[in-house]
Amino acid sequence: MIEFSHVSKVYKGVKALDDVSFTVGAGSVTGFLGPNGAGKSTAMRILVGLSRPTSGSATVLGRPYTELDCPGSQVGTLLDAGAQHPGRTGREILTLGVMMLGLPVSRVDEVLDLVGLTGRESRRTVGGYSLGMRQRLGIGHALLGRPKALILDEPANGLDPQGIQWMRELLRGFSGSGCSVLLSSHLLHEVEQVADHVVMIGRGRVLIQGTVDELRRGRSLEQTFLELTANADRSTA
Ligand SMILES: Nc1ncnc2c1ncn2[C@@H]1O[C@H](COP(=O)(O)OP(=O)(O)OP(=O)(O)O)[C@@H](O)[C@H]1O
Repeated sequence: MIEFSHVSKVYKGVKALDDVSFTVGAGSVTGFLGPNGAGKSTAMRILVGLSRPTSGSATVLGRPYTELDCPGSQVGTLLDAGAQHPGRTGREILTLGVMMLGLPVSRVDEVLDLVGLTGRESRRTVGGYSLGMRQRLGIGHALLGRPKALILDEPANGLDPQGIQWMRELLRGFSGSGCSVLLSSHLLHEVEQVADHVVMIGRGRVLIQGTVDELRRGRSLEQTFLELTANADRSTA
């Protein structure tokens, strides 16, 4: 379970989040949608303790992230696939991850297999990886500890159609075993395929939330999104 309760965040006069509340239940994949600058990354950073809310609280698995026992193995995060060290190989990055989490080194090969990186690719330095390969590595890193919650910022960026299909099945399997997944994306069609719930934000405020079917209102999620975000822009202009 992931929960945002009345979270606001102000950066030097810029209100990045304004009274945001929503929950991601166990077994749910929740798509977190909003135009550029809506506040998605800010919310995810607050959730994993990288930024403090100005007011309100965010919890994962019932507690603030930083108060969990070994949060890295209970919660998998991918906030910026480009943040991996370009001079390390994929295998080295995963090996450091298992050492930090106190897991057996055999977990590295299991995860490489899970995310579809070959042994040869795993021995190449990340600086030479495509964006899709970095995303796969980042998702693998998030999965090392067999977490009960996953927080993924734009994980489908750079994935080819096969990669997107793979990720969809991975997340469905993950949520099917009772885990909570919060997933931000600009790919509305993709979110429609994988998420059961959607939270849309604009200018830091929750515009609408509900099941994918509720939000479609007989149309595509994209139409609902464009209409709501245009209205949010008008009301704050
Ligand atoms: N460290 C910061 N200092 C000042 N303002 C910030 C900071 N981080 C984010 N903001 C502002 O907060 C607002 C929300 O930004 P955020 O990055 O959370 O949006 P986003 O929905 O993730 O956008 P995108 O889809 O473009 O990644 C923006 O107005 C942004 O300029």
